Amino acid sequence: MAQIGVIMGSISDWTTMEQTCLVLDELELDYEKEIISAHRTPEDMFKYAEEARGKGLKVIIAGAGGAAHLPGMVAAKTTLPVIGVPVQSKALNGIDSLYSIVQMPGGVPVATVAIGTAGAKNAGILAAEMIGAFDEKVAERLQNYRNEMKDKVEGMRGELRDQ
Ligand SMILES: Nc1c(C(=O)O)ncn1[C@@H]1O[C@H](COP(=O)(O)O)[C@@H](O)[C@H]1O
Repeated sequence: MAQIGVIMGSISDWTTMEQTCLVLDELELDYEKEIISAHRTPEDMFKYAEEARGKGLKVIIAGAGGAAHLPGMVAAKTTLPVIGVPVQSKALNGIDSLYSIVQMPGGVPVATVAIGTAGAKNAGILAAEMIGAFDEKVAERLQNYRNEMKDKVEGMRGELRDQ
């Protein structure tokens, strides 16, 4: 059963949000993915947020670009933690997305990651860490993920020495 909901405002966000899904796959976490827009499908957005906890989700990751109201509006309708991913927009390079997501009023937080693919990847890891706080098996997989990163840096050091 899905513990994480990955939603995005448009199919054009998928190249970014795919990074979230790839890391969730790597960490063997169950998730569902859907396109939902606060602007274009407001009723669906409210329904999704209202039903999220009841269907077993523990965290929602919401990616959107431009006037990125989706993460904040979902956060307004659920007490599940919401992680916002600012998608890099064409006109303003994602600064608009970042500011729209991060500047929430007090009382309704959205945990905001960096703009673009690195942020999307971190959103997946952050969601895993939230679940891993209560699930030792997930925490163990996260530790292995960290160890693999460390090994990669060791490899880079060797590579640099050979230059
Ligand atoms: N920011 C939002 C919301 C929302 O916040 O509800 N719905 C769609 N969008 C964003 O519009 C951008 C352009 O969308 P299109 O490529 O479909 O025109 C996307 O980055 C999407 O996340």
